[in-house]
Amino acid sequence: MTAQQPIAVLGGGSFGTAIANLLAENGRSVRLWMRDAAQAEAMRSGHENPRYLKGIKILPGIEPVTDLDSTLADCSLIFVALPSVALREVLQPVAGALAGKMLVSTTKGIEAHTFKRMSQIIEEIAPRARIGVLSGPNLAREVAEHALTGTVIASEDDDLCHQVQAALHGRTFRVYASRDRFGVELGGALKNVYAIMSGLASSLGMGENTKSMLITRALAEMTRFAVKLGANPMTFLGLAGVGDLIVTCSSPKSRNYQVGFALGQGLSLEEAVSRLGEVAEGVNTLRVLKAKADELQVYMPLVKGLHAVMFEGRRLDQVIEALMTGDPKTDVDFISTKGF
Ligand SMILES: NC(=O)c1ccc[n+]([C@@H]2O[C@H](COP(=O)([O-])OP(=O)(O)OC[C@H]3O[C@@H](n4cnc5c(N)ncnc54)[C@H](O)[C@@H]3O)[C@@H](O)[C@H]2O)c1
Ligand SMILES: O=P(O)(O)OC[C@H](O)CO
Repeated sequence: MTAQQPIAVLGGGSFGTAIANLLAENGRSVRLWMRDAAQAEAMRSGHENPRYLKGIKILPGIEPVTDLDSTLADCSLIFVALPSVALREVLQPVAGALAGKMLVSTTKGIEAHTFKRMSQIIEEIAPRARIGVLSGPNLAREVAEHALTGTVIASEDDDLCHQVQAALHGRTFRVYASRDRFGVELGGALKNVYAIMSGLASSLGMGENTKSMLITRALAEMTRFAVKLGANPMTFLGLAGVGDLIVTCSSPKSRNYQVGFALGQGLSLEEAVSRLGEVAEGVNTLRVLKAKADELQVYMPLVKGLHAVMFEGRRLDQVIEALMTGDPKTDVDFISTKGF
């Protein structure tokens, strides 16, 4: 990759726009690809993404585009910021153009029915691509407003990690490298489920003790699940694990948290999602995670309880009662303590 080569960002939503701005701030020219020509034109003329990131100025180095073929032909570093339901549909038809490219997924979801992670899908579509995952506590609006932020680029490909660090590192955005793509990607997807739960707890006026218990037991539960799949539990102690869990479970800016909050106010799931008007990956992740946990027989009482409330018509007070009166358990049971 030469210094002059543009970088592609696929997806004109809030995170794609925030990443594009970071790249442009670092002097890179950016092709921000979106499917909607009217949106691209609105962004070109108004220098803003009014639907997804209102009030944030889009820098001149960013060109909103709709021609995917030429975007891929011109760029070798490509950030994928599409919702999980759209990733396969967008990339499959251009599979031939992805060989040898560096594809970095920022998508925090899991495919329905297959339980595939997004970078696995990319690998399947483009076996000769170089693949990475960017994940961490990265609320798009805060990134765009220059809140001091850390993230993780995870890949077995060290050169890819270095190139992403060089492209994104800035005065307000620090990029840490990891070789654990699996754990980093799993952490980013799983935490969305617990953010829905935290939003729900918050809307019901639950106390700070309760919120802290929820987040900590969520970490235990998601780590237990990941370990069962063969992940390294240490990754869950990093930015892409506990870091992202904390921000998404604590912030009303999180869309997953907002869905939970709306449910607690009495909205139906359909009403909550439609009022949001943006992606809340945790809704689908909850469905596939519950099915996978049942299949693997992993103990996940929070997932089971939230699934019962959201999809099985159970009353929240009954679920809370069952959670609180369940058999006593051990605190940190998900990391081997052999040798301590
Ligand atoms: N927003 C954040 O704070 C944030 C931070 C980190 C990661 N992410 C992840 O990034 C992914 C994208 O989220 P977002 O926040 O940018 O979503 P968003 O709801 O803000 O925007 C989604 C974008 O995808 C586009 N889109 C939807 N279906 C499409 C299709 N079939 N083809 C092409 N484009 C399509 C929409 O038009 C829109 O531009 C999600 O997986 C999310 O979890 C989001
Ligand atoms: O707004 P959410 O809930 O999709 O969360 C955004 C990011 O994943 C936070 O790191």
